[in-house]
Amino acid sequence: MQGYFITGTDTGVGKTLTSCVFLHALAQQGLRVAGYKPVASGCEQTAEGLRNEDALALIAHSNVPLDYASVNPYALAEPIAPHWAARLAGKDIDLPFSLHQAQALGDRVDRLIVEGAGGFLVPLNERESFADLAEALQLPVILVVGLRLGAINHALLTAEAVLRRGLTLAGWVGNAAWPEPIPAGTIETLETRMPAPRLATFSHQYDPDISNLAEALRLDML
Ligand SMILES: Nc1ncnc2c1ncn2[C@@H]1O[C@H](COP(=O)(O)OP(=O)(O)OP(=O)(O)O)[C@@H](O)[C@H]1O
Ligand SMILES: C[C@H](N)[C@H](N)CCCCCC(=O)O
Ligand SMILES: [Mg+2]
Repeated sequence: MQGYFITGTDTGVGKTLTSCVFLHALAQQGLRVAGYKPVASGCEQTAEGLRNEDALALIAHSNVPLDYASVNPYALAEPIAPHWAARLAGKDIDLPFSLHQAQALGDRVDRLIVEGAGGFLVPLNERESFADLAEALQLPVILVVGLRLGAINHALLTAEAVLRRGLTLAGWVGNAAWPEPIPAGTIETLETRMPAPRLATFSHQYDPDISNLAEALRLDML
């Protein structure tokens, strides 16, 4: 299986946006691509069952036919930490099952884009976290850095956690998820201290255009 595990410095920093940009950019290279959201907390009840907007966005930017459950096997109603949302739903998130589903999807495509939930150490269940899933997947990690004050510390902590597990930090993406100006020195400092290349910087946009953003993504640096 080839692909990337997309993590972030926090929830709401632009992991889904960046995952869609990766899917688009890789598809433009003629590759078969699929997104995978193993666990989604915060779902709408629909006639077809619980649906999460991240998983639906990943499906929309994939270029192979995908059924919802294969992209998002754990769809949890509550918009809270996934292990707690699972507990409230009377479910237990099983890492080997999540891994097996990833492999099944990964076998169908050239690149699988796996989006975590929240940051790298967010728990999956009472024992394990998304970091354990990333480790089991053995995919290179991309870190999405939400460009606000505090990002330097969050980014460096996450990079350290990724490397400590023996995983490859393939690159990072700076994303201005909020309308406030990017604090002076944030990008420059991360440029010198992050142990991986910056693949893109996305400015804050009224209505982000995935294909425009994909043009700015330096896949050649991976
Ligand atoms: N560069 C940007 N310009 C404008 N809006 C943005 C930008 N990046 C992200 N957003 C918006 O910010 C919100 C959070 O982004 P996104 O959903 O990608 O975060 P996330 O890291 O995937 O969050 P989660 O942890 O919930 O999965 C979304 O509404 C998204 O459209
Ligand atoms: C609901 C939200 N949008 C995400 N899907 C889950 C974020 C979990 C964060 C947990 C934490 O670090 O406190
Ligand atoms: Mg998301």
